[in-house]
Amino acid sequence: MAPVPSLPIKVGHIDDVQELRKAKPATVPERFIRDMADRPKVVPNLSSSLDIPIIDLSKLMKTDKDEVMQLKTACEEWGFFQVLNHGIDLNVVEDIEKVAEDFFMLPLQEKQKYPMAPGTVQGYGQAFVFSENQKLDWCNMFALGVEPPCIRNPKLWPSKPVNFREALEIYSREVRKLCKTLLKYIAVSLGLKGDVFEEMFGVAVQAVRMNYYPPCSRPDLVLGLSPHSDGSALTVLQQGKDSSVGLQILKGQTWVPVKPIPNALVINIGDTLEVLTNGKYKSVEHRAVTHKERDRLSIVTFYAPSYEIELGPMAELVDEKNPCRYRRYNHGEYSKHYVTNKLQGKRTLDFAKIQSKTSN
Ligand SMILES: COC(=O)C(/C=C/C1=C(C)CCCC1(C)C)=C/O[C@H]1C=C(C)C(=O)O1
Ligand SMILES: O=C(O)CCC(=O)C(=O)O
Ligand SMILES: [Fe+2]
Repeated sequence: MAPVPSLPIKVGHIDDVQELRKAKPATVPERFIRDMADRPKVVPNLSSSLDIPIIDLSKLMKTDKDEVMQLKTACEEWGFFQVLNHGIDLNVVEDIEKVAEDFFMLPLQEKQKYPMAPGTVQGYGQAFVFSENQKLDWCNMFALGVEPPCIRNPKLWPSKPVNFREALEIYSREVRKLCKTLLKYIAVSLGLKGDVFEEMFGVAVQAVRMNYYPPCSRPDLVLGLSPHSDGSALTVLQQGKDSSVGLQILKGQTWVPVKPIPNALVINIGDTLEVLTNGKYKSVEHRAVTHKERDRLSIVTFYAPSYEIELGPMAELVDEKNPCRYRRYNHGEYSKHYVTNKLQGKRTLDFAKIQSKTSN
């Protein structure tokens, strides 16, 4: 079942943050100002002793045991890692970044030819806004369904820049291969057969979201992107080459910044893998913050099972010590649930959680 909005919803006026920045660079409208508890702490530099793990895919592909162990630790303890030697040609990575940047730099009128209707997730605008009093993110988004063809809305694939469609097709093909490869080694790291996810997923759903965060005069008051975990199985995130730091992940009580590494891609475990692994590998809450002078671009691919698939914790990962923590459900229903709720940290996954007496 494909996600569709059911009721017409009133979201009020949503300022386009790039236009706001152009017209009134010092202004932050009330709707973007977060409650005290949700505001980010602005740290002057990145001298953090905590860095998300780095995985070398070329070593994984030789089934290097140490690298498989590193992958296991990364998935268990972080839910995030950066992948080096990912095998995607640098030109492909550069081309998608260029077309994404060129798209966001088009006049508003041109971008608005591809509007994201309220309550939907494809097109240009702000997703996950469902009420007039909901706080807004300091971000412009452009999101498209890519695979399978039935989730595509060709009217939303832009004609400008002229090479956008071609660059996205090529990039998506490569990222799809990468996701399959990573899922193979994730399975191996769990002691499972390498093709278990590929076999289970059917024709996987793949979508792309491009996020553009212009500079903000008050990065201490706003969020670029609200805290959330991803509904996918796996997410591949490319940070723009000249982008400022912005992605942060929640480790314990601390928001840890993810330092951009040249030519690396950031990978994170989504809600679907958390469920399938019975919580052994977790989808970790993350958010984006903004910068006073610098902008930021991210290109994010969500890779998930077919909507037809029924899923729940895999039998191999459930035993007396690890009782079943999630119910079985249909992935199409979860997708619908995900896209019809605001981003709300890890709360979206309550959809599938079995509340035990001891869990909080
Ligand atoms: C703005 O969109 C998202 O953040 C998002 C949605 C992705 C999708 C599309 C853009 C087209 C239709 C399919 C899909 C819902 C995947 C996040 O994707 C996550 C959420 C779920 C569920 C998922 O599988 O990926
Ligand atoms: O821009 C970023 O780094 C975060 C993007 C993200 O988490 C998402 O699009 O789901
Ligand atoms: Fe995300």
